[in-house]
Amino acid sequence: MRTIAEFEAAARERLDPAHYDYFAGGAQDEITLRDNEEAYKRLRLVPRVLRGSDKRDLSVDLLGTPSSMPILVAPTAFHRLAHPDGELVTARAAARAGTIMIVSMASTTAIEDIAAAAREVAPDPGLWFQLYLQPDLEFTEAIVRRAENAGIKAFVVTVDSPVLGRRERDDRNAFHDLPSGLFVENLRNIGENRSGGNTSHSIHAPATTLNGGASRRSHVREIVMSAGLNWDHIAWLRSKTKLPVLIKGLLHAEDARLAVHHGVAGIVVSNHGGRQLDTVPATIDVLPEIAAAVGGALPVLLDGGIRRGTDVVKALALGADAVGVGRPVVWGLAAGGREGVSEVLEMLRADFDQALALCGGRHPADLTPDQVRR
Ligand SMILES: Cc1cc2nc3c(=O)[nH]c(=O)nc-3n(C[C@H](O)[C@H](O)[C@H](O)COP(=O)(O)O)c2cc1C
Ligand SMILES: O=C(O)C(=O)c1ccccc1
Repeated sequence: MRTIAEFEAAARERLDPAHYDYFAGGAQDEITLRDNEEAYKRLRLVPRVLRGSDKRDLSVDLLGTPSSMPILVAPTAFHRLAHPDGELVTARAAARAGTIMIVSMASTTAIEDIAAAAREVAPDPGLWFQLYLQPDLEFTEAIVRRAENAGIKAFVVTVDSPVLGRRERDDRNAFHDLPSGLFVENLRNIGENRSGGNTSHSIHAPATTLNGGASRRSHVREIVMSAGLNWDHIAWLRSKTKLPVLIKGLLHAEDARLAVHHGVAGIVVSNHGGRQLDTVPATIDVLPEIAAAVGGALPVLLDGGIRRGTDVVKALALGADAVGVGRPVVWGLAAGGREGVSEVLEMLRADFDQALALCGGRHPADLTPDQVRR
């Protein structure tokens, strides 16, 4: 296969239509979903000449985690809907590519097993862990400890989901629960100690209430979206871990300034792949103002709509230190398992390398904003 679009077509043929819709879909009219990709098509690249090199170095270091390229695996839920071995396969492919995988808290494989699979391939894999902070902070802390013990290197707190976006495809398909046998494994066995019905957002850990110890089914509804989250909760998490804490899902320059002010380690400019608030801007369109607001104070990552090497070049030129890919990885997984994910990542690497060369760059950091125009 030659393009991400071909992988998507192959994945679509293999997937249950409701599961394809879950992966592919966005919120409401899917205006932002489409715009994430369309926005790149509106931008033009202006190459520099006579300053390239036969040897290019695509590697980057992100908050102490080395990555062989500035293209990361964005956190996406439920990989076992796409392939029987789910996240184990994705983790091996990411480790083989030498890139960072941001594991979703809503993975259908336990973080310990994901880390073990990555270690089969690379001794020190770059795994980060995405968190939805739960109203019960003691419960959240237990997940944090689990992920730390598994050897993850950073936490990425998703902040664009005070409530879940309305995905009309899922409503139409009545897709609201995982099929039997699949679970949100990172919440299993922690749920037994969860204090029932606590929806306050105290930044102090509430007392644990044991609730019987019956094994809890951990499906999608067990992840609570927390509309009451604020910067104090980010400070709380920072106080609970020595690992870098990034926040994912901001689009406003003022929030980027606040992120710097509150001492987060990095930010991910994201609209959740158009799955949360519809009609927000494409991420690439807000990147310049966010990069300006941050002024190099911390690493800026971006995701949403990256399908080509030229998309990566545009994002890096406009101020991103790295990009994430969500759906393309899922399409590789569904279409071809580990080989499929590897092919997707290597296709993006080769495409980015070629576009970088054509732009006169040797290293991701060589790309500059004057090389992109509307
Ligand atoms: C099927 C699916 C599941 C996702 N699950 C999560 C998740 O569990 N946590 C999260 O922070 N973001 C999640 N996202 C958002 C991605 O991390 C990322 O922001 C988005 O997919 C990037 O856009 P792209 O798919 O166009 O590359 C999900 C996205 C998709 C498509
Ligand atoms: O589907 C998603 O985009 C997502 O982020 C999510 C949220 C809760 C449970 C599973 C996935």
